[in-house]
Amino acid sequence: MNAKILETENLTVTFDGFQALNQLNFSMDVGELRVVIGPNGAGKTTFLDVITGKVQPTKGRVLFKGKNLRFLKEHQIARLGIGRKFQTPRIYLNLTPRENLELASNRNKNVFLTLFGHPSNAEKNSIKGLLETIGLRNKADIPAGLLSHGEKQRLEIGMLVAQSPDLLLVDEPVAGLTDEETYNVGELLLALAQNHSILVIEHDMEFVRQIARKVTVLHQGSVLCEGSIEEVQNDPRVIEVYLGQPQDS
Ligand SMILES: Nc1ncnc2c1ncn2[C@@H]1O[C@H](COP(=O)(O)OP(=O)(O)OP(=O)(O)O)[C@@H](O)[C@H]1O
Repeated sequence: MNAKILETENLTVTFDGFQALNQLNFSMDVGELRVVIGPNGAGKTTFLDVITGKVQPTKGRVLFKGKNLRFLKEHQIARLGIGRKFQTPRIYLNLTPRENLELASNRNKNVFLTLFGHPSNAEKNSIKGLLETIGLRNKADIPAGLLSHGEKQRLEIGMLVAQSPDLLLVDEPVAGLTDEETYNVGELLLALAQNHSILVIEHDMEFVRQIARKVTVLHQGSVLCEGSIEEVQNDPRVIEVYLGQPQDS
């Protein structure tokens, strides 16, 4: 049996009597790339919020590599090895992609040291490799503000990887991207999945088909079903909850 990177047990989150998560039981293996989908309001963002400690569970628990995250603060959970990429890029637009990655790769350093300090050779090599992986080698030294939306998304995924988390949480990485940019982000996640555990939340079904191995469908705060993309797409329960639901909002 594979070791589990993430498990939730009867995870329940209640906001003013409304159950955003309802007895959610979930688990993923070390090294897995998992995609979580679900109609609007299914609880996907709340699920990530509770894993990262932004929201505390009302009931149940989250285990990261077997450790109960209850009562830990967001920064403590991040330090344990859970990194999150939000929907909107949060990069320094005046710095170059290389500088953004250097900053992310050593969070003990401040911006001043990153700009004027001397990164070690090992650090430089890993930044170089990362720039290659995210497809920004040719744009490594221009201000990040000049990058396209898709390039900014890839840079931020690179910044997440630079922090070396054990688990990457990626929230709707292709919202607002062109088809080509979406494809490129998908290829990047597939490349990273070779040596990372990644949990992706996404609405865009074309993108889900490109990257998904195992898909979890959330509905009303619980797991509705799990399986390959073909299995979940043909599941009558999934068809029913998606009927009449816009899938791209
Ligand atoms: N802080 C909050 N207070 C009250 N209700 C909330 C809060 N956060 C989320 N909710 C409600 O919980 C439910 C689940 O929300 P959540 O954002 O997790 O769903 P989602 O699956 O991410 O939806 P979407 O796909 O629209 O982003 C929604 O009905 C939402 O209105």
